[in-house]
Amino acid sequence: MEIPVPLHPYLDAGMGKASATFNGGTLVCACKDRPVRVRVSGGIAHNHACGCTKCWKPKGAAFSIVAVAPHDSITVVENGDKLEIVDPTALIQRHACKECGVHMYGPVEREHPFQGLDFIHPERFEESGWPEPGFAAFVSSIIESGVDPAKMNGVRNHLRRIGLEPYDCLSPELMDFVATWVAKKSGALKQ
Ligand SMILES: N[C@@H](CCC(=O)N[C@@H](CSCO)C(=O)NCC(=O)O)C(=O)O
Ligand SMILES: [Zn+2]
Ligand SMILES: [Zn+2]
Repeated sequence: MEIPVPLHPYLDAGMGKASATFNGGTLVCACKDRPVRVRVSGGIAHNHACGCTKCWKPKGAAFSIVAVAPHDSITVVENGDKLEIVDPTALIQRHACKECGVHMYGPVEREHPFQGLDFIHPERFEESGWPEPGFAAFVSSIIESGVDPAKMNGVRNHLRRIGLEPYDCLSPELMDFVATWVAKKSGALKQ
């Protein structure tokens, strides 16, 4: 199966095996010396491939693998002094390791449909068994990272072949969730 551009090592290798009993684990950065370790004390949700320029991806990958976990389930357990916020003005407060650049967790603190959730990269779990990504988000955004627009048909077809429906924003389910939150806040829908 020809891959038009390297999507992500995990996707290109055929993904992992999810375990029904996965209930969290420890995320580790890429440093050999004093790695940052972040404990996630429960399950994760909405795992997806993201083509946006903001999410951390391994070198050469067009997509990140990103999911959410409740903020209450996240604890920095080792070497938190190495963390810095990538962009304090962003919605997602991505905490990255200053040395290796891996994003360890990204809370959404401001009033928003995703408030109380932290964005994490499951591939950094020491443990296996985390849920596989369910869709591909912000696919057109990979052009912003330099992917040739002429390759986009091939990229979308390949994503479909591996079972990840491509969207240029989030999935319809998440977009509906966001719109419902906005409509309830404005009063267009009843609380
Ligand atoms: N075209 C832009 C899109 C960036 C973007 O909006 N990213 C989304 C998805 S991140 C995980 O799914 C987002 O919600 N960003 C909020 C934030 O970054 O704080 C680009 O590619 O840069
Ligand atoms: Zn590191
Ligand atoms: Zn993203």
